[in-house]
Amino acid sequence: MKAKAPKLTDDIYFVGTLDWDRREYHGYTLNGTSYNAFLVFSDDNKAVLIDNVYPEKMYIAQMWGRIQDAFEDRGLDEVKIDYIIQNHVEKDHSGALTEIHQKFPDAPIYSTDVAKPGLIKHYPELADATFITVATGDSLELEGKTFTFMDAKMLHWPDSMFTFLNEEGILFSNDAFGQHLCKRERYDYEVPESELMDAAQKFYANLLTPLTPLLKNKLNEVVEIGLLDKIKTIAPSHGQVWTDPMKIIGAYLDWANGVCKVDQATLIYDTMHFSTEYMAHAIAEGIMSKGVDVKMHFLKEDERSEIVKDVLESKAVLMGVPTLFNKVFPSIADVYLYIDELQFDRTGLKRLGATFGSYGWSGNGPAWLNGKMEEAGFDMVGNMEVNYVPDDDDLAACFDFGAEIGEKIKEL
Ligand SMILES: Cc1cc2nc3c(=O)[nH]c(=O)nc-3n(C[C@H](O)[C@H](O)[C@H](O)COP(=O)(O)O)c2cc1C
Repeated sequence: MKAKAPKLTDDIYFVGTLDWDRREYHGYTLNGTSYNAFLVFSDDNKAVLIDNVYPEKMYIAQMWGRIQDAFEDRGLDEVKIDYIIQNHVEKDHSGALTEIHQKFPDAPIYSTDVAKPGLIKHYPELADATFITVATGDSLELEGKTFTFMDAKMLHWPDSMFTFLNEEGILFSNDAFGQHLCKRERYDYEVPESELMDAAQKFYANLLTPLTPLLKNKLNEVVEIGLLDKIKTIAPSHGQVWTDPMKIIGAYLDWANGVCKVDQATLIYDTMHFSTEYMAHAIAEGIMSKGVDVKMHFLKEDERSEIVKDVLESKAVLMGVPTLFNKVFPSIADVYLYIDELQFDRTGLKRLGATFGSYGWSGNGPAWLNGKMEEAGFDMVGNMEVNYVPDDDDLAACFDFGAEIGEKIKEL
């Protein structure tokens, strides 16, 4: 497939794949994404391929088209990859490895020692490949291009690493600092800022929240070894390339330290006969009466990866659900479990929590959920249950319940 390879610098080309059609990726809703791969040429035209793409024929064909275009642009007749850097095992960044290895069997694969068995497990054809396993501080030195590796264990898999291209000041960070965006443009400044940061926030919330302490340690290490001052560009493996590294590093520090830029609550609710939904709207009015923003998520329409993006920037999370068989309407359980797994309290902010819902005779659904939220690390400040359909007095109480929580959010 013919495809152009956009140039990042004189010697660096984008050779990844634009996946226009992806709407879901292991649980996250998307509107397309990109699998970013980069081809770097040394001064004597040795070619280094950093990461690759999802293992589908059409994705690999798009990448291959860009690789051919890069060689042509450079005036080189023979397409030959001399070195492969594999920053991460996961299939969206390694799926073309077998094909590349078969075309260029002499090209060694640079990866962490943890990545090597993982890659061979995914692609048994690589068993005969030459792996060079590297750790923090190791380098690949070519004419005018020095690649220094940095272990990035659990950011976001045990095998992950970063590659720093010294001469150009580019950090190839793989998934870290990524965004699921699919654009013709390659840079941060070419996309509306709100769209870019929204995508980065969603990526952090879903992939990095529970890894926050490790991320903080890694950022400290980057400062301590003097790397921060040298980074001019961050090229992640999804989405736009950051030409303003401090914009995304600053945002990561905020998310990692529980900084919420506005007073905001996220309300998550479902209903069978609309009573809990009615309560949610009244509670939202109470919260807003205190000048606090609300993000509303109705589970018949919204899904978890979008919801947790808002939780990341919220000081309080309220969950509303009707009682069903003494427990809860089950859609909330999916979201509750996901929020529990993400361990938002690791961001250094113990968020306020509250529950509410309608019941018929025994009640207990919201109270049950309240206990679960407490176990998940929320500072529970209330539970409100209304019998069957809320009347005017119930709705007034819901408003007051919301207003009280709004006050508490402002005090945080
Ligand atoms: C299948 C089913 C099981 C229910 N189980 C309980 C229950 O165990 N305890 C209770 O108090 N109400 C129970 N209810 C009643 C609902 O909680 C009640 O109708 C409530 O008002 C529904 O709120 P909603 O309008 O937000 O869906 C049950 C309702 C249904 C349909």
